[in-house]
Amino acid sequence: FTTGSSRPQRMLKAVQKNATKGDPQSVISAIDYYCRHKEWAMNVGDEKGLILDSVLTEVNPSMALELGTYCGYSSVRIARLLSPNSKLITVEFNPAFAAIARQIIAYAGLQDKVTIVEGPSADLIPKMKERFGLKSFDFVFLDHWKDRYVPDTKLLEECGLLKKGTVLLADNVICPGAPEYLKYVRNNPRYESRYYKSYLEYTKAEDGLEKSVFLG
Ligand SMILES: Nc1ncnc2c1ncn2[C@@H]1O[C@H](Cn2cc(CNC(=O)c3cc([N+](=O)[O-])cc(O)c3O)nn2)[C@@H](O)[C@H]1O
Ligand SMILES: [Mg+2]
Repeated sequence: FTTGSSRPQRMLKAVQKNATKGDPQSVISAIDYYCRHKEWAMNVGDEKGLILDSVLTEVNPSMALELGTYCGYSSVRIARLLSPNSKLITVEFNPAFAAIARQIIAYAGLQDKVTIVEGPSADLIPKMKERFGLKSFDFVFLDHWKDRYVPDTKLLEECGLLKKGTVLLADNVICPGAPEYLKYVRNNPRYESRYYKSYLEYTKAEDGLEKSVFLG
């Protein structure tokens, strides 16, 4: 029953119809197929997704953070590559989107590795240590509102949630663009930054990911 449905609800339907329960790769492929051929959506997508995969494999994080869950596409991409006792915490502001993401992550069979926290990143970041008893994150994926990239990075620093070697990976630094963030991490002695050129999801427009290693 799709009239009056939202794009995330239609994406969930496409997963339930075309993916295999408990098979994360089939969930990723079902979403990429749907968004490329039926209805565009702001998932990191398959091309930038391969860069995300390779950075994740290199970092092999024990504790990962994602800002901006949306429908859970990148949560599935990240969680499927985590080693057994590693966890992903993903922050989502919009309860309707969080509800869809929870179902997509569960369909992939990754619910035990992913914790979705609902609310604005600015409020949730300062509560991370006490809520999850964690010391710091090894990996942070930024994919939420682009004007929150800098303030939330500064907040992560101030809350002692970054340690020497923590890797920040930011989506959309070209399109829609995060110019302030690029300035911040590229001219900052506390970060070693590198740009991975790619394409805006499901399009031929340029976009890319910025990888920044926190030097402590
Ligand atoms: N401060 C925040 N705290 C928690 N959740 C947030 C916050 N800002 C946005 N979100 C959530 O991220 C999700 C997805 N989202 C991401 C953005 C920002 N990203 C983009 O706008 C975007 C836009 C394009 N695009 O226009 O081509 C492509 C992309 O890959 C993008 O990430 N806006 N909503 C939404 O569910 C929203 O509630
Ligand atoms: Mg994005």
